Amino acid sequence: MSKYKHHSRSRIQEDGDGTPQTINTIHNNSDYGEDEDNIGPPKLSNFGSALLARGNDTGQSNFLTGLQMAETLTNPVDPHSISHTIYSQTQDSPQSSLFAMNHNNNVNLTSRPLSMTTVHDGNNNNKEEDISKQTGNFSPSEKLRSMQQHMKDELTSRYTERRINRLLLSSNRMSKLGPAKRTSSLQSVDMNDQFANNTGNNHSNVGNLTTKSLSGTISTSKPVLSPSNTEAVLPSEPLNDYSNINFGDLNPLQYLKKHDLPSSELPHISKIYFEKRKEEIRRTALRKYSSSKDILLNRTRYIEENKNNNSNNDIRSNKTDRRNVAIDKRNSILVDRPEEPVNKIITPREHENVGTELKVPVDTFSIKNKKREALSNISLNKKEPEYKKTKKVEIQEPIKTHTYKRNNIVRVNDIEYERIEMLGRGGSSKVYKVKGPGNKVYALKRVIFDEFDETSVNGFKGEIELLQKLDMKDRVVHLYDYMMNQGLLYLIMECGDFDLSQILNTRINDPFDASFIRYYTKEMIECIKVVHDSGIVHSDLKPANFVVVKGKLKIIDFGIANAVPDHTVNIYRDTQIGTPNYMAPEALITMNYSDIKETSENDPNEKLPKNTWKVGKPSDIWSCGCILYQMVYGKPPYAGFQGQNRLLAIMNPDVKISFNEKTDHGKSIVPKSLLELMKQCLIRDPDKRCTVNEILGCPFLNPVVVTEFFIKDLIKNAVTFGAKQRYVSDDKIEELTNDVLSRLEEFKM
Ligand SMILES: Nc1ncnc2c1ncn2[C@@H]1O[C@H](COP(=O)(O)OP(=O)(O)OP(=O)(O)O)[C@@H](O)[C@H]1O
Repeated sequence: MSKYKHHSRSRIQEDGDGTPQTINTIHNNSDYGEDEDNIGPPKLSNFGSALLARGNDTGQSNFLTGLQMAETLTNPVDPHSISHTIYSQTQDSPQSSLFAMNHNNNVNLTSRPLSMTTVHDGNNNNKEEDISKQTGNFSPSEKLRSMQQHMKDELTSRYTERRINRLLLSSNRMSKLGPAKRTSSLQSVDMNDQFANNTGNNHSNVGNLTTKSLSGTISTSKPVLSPSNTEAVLPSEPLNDYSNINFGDLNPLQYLKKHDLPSSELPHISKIYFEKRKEEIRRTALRKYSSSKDILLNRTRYIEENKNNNSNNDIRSNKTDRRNVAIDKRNSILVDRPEEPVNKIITPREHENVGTELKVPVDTFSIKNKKREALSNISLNKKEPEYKKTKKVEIQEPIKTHTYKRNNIVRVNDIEYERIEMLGRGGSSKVYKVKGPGNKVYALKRVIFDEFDETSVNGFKGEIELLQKLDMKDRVVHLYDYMMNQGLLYLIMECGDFDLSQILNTRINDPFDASFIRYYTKEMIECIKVVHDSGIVHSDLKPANFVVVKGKLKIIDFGIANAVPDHTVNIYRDTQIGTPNYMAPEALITMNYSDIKETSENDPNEKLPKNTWKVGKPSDIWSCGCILYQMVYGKPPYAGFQGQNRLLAIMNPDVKISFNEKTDHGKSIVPKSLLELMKQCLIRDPDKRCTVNEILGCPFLNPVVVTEFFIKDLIKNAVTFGAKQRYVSDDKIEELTNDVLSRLEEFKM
């Protein structure tokens, strides 16, 4: 307390009707609030002010004796009582500002009667009261006043009692403790023990505190004030037996307030409260411990069994042993193991680390099963209380993901393929990206056909045969499996990333790029070469029938492809099929019987059907020329014609294809070598068209790269040559050109 240096001053003034009022004026360094929850001592009352003032002045104990407290606060508005009490107790402390004020104010303190219930110490004689008691002569007004005073005293004594106890408790508090620690502060004071310890030692400092209990009886108890640590201990005798108290959600203070108990009971109640809490915590911990102990026991037993079973495996069993004796101080749990003489410490995670051998112990299963049973026994149809009805959760049948998944599954020859996405669709087919065994990705082509239509059945069979024939070729999409069943054909193929038509579409607005055209033309011709070299005419080449597989262009769809008989160039069709934009004129123009004589295999007497179309390898070159044309100009040669007109234009030799030297609206110049290649591919006469080998060797696909140095050298040589020889024949120029080209070859540029 000495650290709270207060200079307090109490003045007792009279109000209008002559009743003296106590005014507190506190001057201290820190401003303490009235709220109990504030840190530090509570705001001082007149009693506190006096107390502190005295303590400071005398340098002795900061506390008044119990009697002083009681009498000061018993009737704070009764100057008579105060004056008597204070005066009598402060005879040897004249410096006290409070007492000085009392004296100086010179109030007529004897003008008012004393309370009948006012308690005095033995030295305090109230003559007037004694006389009245002795004579028993009370006037009616005196009786009334006495009754009033009695009631007032009754109330005041309750108030006083609380104030005293609160003050004592708060003085016991460490000033640094905040509200959250208040309970523990109280808890830490074991009132009975403190009292027992202090009564003997501190008698010299103990005064008699007389307080009035709620029941109205006067009880005298002994607060213990310790001079050394200024701890105050409250009376140890509880008013009631609180051992069976039920706190519910209340804390001791709330309980006290709710039941309107005196604050002197707080320590007793607190003690019971904390004892009960301790017991509760202990029980909860025990419950937790015993359940985890059960589980651990089960696990331990299992480990032991497991260890015995695997005794042949030395390394593992040793490992288990080592782990069992390992002690992890932080995570270990003491386990009683019935089969072992001593308690053993086993880490909680220990059993989980035994490895794949660990099976779940039977007991654990039974625990889980019991839980499941218990859950299943909960009736969902149980009648619910009214308030819950509105919130009723409807239990819905789960969506059958199984069925949904089955829709995505296709079985081809007992192998399941899961559909991922659609890659494209053709005239009669759909092609999907699917996931097969080992999560490998395939293209699944699903064709619906009329199983009674012999032509189509044969057509599909032909496609399968051709794909099988070309199976090992690097430029043809690989056929893994197929299944033909009840009008459905499934082909499981190598999956491409995208087809050439998609690539061209994405580049439709891009500027002319000779390198791009060169690269894809070469890729395309490589594919066609493979097919042609195998004696097959594809006869339906178009950008959509080339797919990029891992960066390489590959050819697909041999639906109308035909194997060309050996030693022949063309095949003859009785149907006009293909994609008009890319169809060669000969595939559209009906052949005459005489035209067919060219083939050595054909019997000249053979009767051919009326409409026959000749399709051969050059037809594929024409298609290839159309794709090349589309890459340069953005669309195939006859795309400007619509419908039937397109076919007529293709067939009509008078409808010439235009090869503009400039493209992109005149911005880019088409290399001559490229122009030349297109022209060679789109010659009407199939016999005059270039072959795949010629295309592969053409200047456009094999450009010559020269350096500046090479050109300078060339010019210099030409000038020198011209100076010597004015006339140069064509043969000489040819010779010189070949010489230059051969040198370029040497340079290998
Ligand atoms: N193996 C594959 N990898 C990636 N995509 C493919 C594959 N096979 C086909 N496709 C895609 O599916 C589309 C249609 O395939 P395909 O040309 O084989 O069907 P179609 O019925 O023969 O068509 P059409 O007869 O009209 O030419 C192709 O253009 C291509 O985009």
